[in-house]
Amino acid sequence: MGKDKSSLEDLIEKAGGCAVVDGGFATQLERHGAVINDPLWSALCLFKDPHLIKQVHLEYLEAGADILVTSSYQATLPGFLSRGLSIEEGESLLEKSVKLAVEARDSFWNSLERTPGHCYNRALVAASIGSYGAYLADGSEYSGCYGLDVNLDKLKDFHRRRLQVLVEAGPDLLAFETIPNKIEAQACVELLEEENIEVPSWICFSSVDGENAPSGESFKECLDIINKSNKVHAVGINCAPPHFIETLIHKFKELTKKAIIVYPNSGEVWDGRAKRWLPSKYFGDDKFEVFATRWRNSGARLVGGCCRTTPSTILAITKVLKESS
Ligand SMILES: C[S+](C)CC[C@H](N)C(=O)O
Ligand SMILES: N[C@@H](CCS)C(=O)O
Ligand SMILES: [Zn+2]
Repeated sequence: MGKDKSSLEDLIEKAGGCAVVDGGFATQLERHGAVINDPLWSALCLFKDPHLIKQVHLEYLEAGADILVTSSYQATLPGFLSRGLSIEEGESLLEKSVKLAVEARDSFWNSLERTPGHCYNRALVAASIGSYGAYLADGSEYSGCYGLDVNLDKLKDFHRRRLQVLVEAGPDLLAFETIPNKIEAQACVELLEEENIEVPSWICFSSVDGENAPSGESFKECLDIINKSNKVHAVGINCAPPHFIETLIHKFKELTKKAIIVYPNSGEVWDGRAKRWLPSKYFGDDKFEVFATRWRNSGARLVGGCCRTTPSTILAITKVLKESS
C-alpha cells in the first residue's frame, strides 16, 4: 500500500472505523419483479431492466450503504457473446454497470445538499468481479470444482479483459467476489500486478464449512498469496452463512494485516442445479443487527450483506454501527 491513505481507508475512517457495504443486489432486483433465472443471472438486467439497477442502488444508498457493489457479478464477455451480443456490446454493458452505480451515487449525494445535518458518507462504487464459477452458472462458486482443464492461465484469460473494461469505466474500488479456491485468488492477484491496476481492490471468498475455502484449501494458503500484493486492500468473506463469520474474522486476523471485509448471505443455501435458494438456516434483519456489532468488535472494517439480504438488512446494520461509532 502506498503512503497516502486510499479512498477505501478514508471511507472506513469517515464511517467511524467500520464502513457499510450494500446488501443482496440480485435479491432486491427480484423483489422488484426482475426474472433472473438465467445463466447471466442479475447481468440480464443490464440490457432488460437497467432502470431497476439504478433503483436498487438508490435503495441501498438510502439504507445507509457506504459502498455500492455494481451489477457486473455475472456479467462477462463470453457470457454476453453466447447470447449473440458483439464484443463491443458486451464491453459497453460492463461499462454501463459502473456508470449506473456512479449515477445513482452522484444523484443521491447531490440530493443530500438539501438535507443539512445528514449522516451519510459519499458512497464509493465497487465494480463487482464474480468468480469463474459464477460465470459457469453451475453453483461452482460454492464448490471451487472448476475441472482439470482450468489452470492459472485460463483463469487469468477469463478475468483479464473484463477487469480492463471495468477499470476504464472509473469505479472507486474493485470487488472480487465468491472466490472459491486458491488458484483463482492467485489469478486475481497476478492480474492486478500484470495490468498495474491502481484502483484499490478487495478479494472475498465464499465458505461452506466455516473453516476453509469451498475447495477445501485452507485460508492460510489463500491469504499467503494475497498478502504478497499491495494491490489488494481488503480480504474477507461474502455469500457464506452469517453464523460462520465471527470465527472466520478471528482466523483472518491471524492470517493477514489487511482490512477485513464480511458480507454474508442470509444463511440460505444456493442450489446451483435448480437455481433456487434452499431454506437452511435463515437469519433475519434482527440477527444481522446483533451480528454486525460483533463482527465490527471482532475486527471487521467493512460489513454488509450478500444474497437474500435487502435494504432493510442494511438499514439495520447502518443503525447499529453508526449509533455506536
Ligand atoms: C451468487 S449465486 C446465487 C449467483 C448465481 C449462480 N452463479 C448461478 O448462475 O447459478
Ligand atoms: N454482488 C452480487 C453477489 C452475489 S454472491 C449480487 O448481489 O448480485
Ligand atoms: Zn451472494
